[in-house]
Amino acid sequence: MWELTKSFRFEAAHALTGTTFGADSEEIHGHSFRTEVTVRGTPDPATGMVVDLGLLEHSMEEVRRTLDHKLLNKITTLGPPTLENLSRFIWERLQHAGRLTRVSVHRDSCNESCTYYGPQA
Ligand SMILES: Nc1nc2c(c(=O)[nH]1)N=C([C@H](O)[C@H](O)COP(=O)(O)OP(=O)(O)OP(=O)(O)O)CN2
Ligand SMILES: [Zn+2]
Repeated sequence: MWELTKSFRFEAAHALTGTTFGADSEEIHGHSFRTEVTVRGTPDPATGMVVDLGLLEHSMEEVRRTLDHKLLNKITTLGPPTLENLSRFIWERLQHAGRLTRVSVHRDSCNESCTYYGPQA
């Protein structure tokens, strides 16, 4: 079994209520996010690939464009713009790209990250 991981970055704004971080979190402000997407499988003997990283990149670029330089609160299908919801949102948009193992969203400036392993069976 092999796992293949590819990353992308995006910059986005959000406002988050109900945290202990207080008033500053409730104002619209920006973060840099780094996302790691991991797919699992066995390489096709003919190609030597679990999945063509170019195809994965194409799908990741589509989801990156929906998030980069956006106000996350305006994306209604995201819900409250937390790391948890971002990782689920990205997973749902990349399901077709391969056998996903996990999607991790990192907010390095805050030393925070969240990993989604898909819906529970
Ligand atoms: N379970 C979660 N809890 C919290 C989340 C989350 O996504 N899931 N997010 C937050 C805050 O948004 C996060 O901690 C960042 O805080 P914020 O005030 O937005 O950022 P800083 O000013 O501290 O960060 P800089 O990027 O360094 O300016 C809280 N809880
Ligand atoms: Zn924030």
